[in-house]
Amino acid sequence: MEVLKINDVSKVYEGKVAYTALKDINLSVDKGEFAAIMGPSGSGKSTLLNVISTIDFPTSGEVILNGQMPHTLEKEQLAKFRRRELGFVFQNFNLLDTLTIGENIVLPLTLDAVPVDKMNKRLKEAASKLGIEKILNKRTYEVSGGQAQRAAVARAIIHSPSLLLADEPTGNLDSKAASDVMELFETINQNEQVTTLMVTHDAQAASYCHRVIFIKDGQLYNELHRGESRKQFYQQIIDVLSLIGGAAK
Ligand SMILES: Nc1ncnc2c1ncn2[C@@H]1O[C@H](COP(=O)(O)OP(=O)(O)OP(=O)(O)O)[C@@H](O)[C@H]1O
Repeated sequence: MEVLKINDVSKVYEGKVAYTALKDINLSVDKGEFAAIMGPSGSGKSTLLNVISTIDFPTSGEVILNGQMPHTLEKEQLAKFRRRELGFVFQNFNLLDTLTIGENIVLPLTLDAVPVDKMNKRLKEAASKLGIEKILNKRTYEVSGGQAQRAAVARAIIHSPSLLLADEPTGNLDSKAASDVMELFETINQNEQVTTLMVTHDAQAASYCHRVIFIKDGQLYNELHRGESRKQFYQQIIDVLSLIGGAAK
């Protein structure tokens, strides 16, 4: 079953000179898939992620997410759709310093006015999945980097989103921390069947995915599917990047 379907999506940035950032993109992501989008700088990755996350609108074409077309919704409905159907993990994890870890994690539920007892139940479940039950009352500056990452992932999945989106989740991390985060995504994807789509420059990070979609100059270039070996997949990713000029790591 498809969670995300993109039909002929193009995005033109209007300006003194109009710029076509995405051209006729067709893409679908199945339920439970773990996929990455890669491509050289300026190839349109962020534009595509912004269109999928409904932060931006396509100039033409359709985005169908969990059977709905979010870009056709009114502003309030769209905000609700985004809160309910999508989870986000950002490069710097974006936890709020004024809240405890627990308060950060339940934020998507708070915004959606979920009753407190239900919220606490969900918090317990998410915290136990990610092994962070003991730090829920701590502040963000009292926990380790790894714990903060786990909290950010817990927040992104607490409302069981249809699609988890991650933007350069390993961008600011050293290679050990980066593999920890990717293992976390892998576990969440396997155990909870959370459909995950991330944008990354990092071939090591991408090698944890089932599929890597490459874009170049706003168009789909090709895609790779992972076989048995992650090492081999990593090498295949590096090979494509060296052809199209993505920053290899
Ligand atoms: N708001 C905007 N107005 C005009 N042009 C834009 C705008 N945003 C992005 N672009 C252009 O669209 C192209 C694609 O940008 P995008 O940010 O999607 O690339 P990217 O693949 O995410 O790059 P990077 O890896 O460097 O983050 C670039 O050439 C960029 O200059």
